[in-house]
Amino acid sequence: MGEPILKASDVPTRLPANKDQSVVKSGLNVDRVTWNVTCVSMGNPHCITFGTEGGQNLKVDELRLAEIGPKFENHEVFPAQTNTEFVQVFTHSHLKMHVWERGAGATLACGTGACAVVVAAVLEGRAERNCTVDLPGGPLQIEWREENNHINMTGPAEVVFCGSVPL
Ligand SMILES: N[C@H](CCC[C@H](N)C(=O)O)C(=O)O
Repeated sequence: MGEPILKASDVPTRLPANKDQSVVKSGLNVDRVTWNVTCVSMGNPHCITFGTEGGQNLKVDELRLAEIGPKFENHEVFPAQTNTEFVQVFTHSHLKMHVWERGAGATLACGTGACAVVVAAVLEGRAERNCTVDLPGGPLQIEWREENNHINMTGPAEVVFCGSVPL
């Protein structure tokens, strides 16, 4: 999946960056609630959150994704809008995510999102570089390799829909 891009202006996000120009565990205000977010581009922008400031570990099944997703997607700090991943941590190598995709909404899976989630989890000290990430469509194995900074994604591909479009 290539290398993650962490420089705030390249993600792109207007959130204040750390000294190394990355946005890791920054506060993002959504409806007067502060969420801790990490921003990662995989060629497309991702905002990853493990929960609100001072809040409990997220329970992603309990989130009202359709209500909150668009508020992240269209937040003023994301000039190109953003994909958003809400993440629950089971162990240092087992995560669960729900995704709200830019321009699409809730989807069953998002490969770049799963990769961005593991990068964010490592940067926040929540997980190891090799994780199983559960998505609504099934699990993916993601490894962010230390030796070359590249991310490997392993998992099945499933047909979920067939259709035709008259042109
Ligand atoms: N579904 C794709 C990513 C699409 C992200 C798209 N919503 C964007 O904003 O670029 C994936 O599995 O990697």
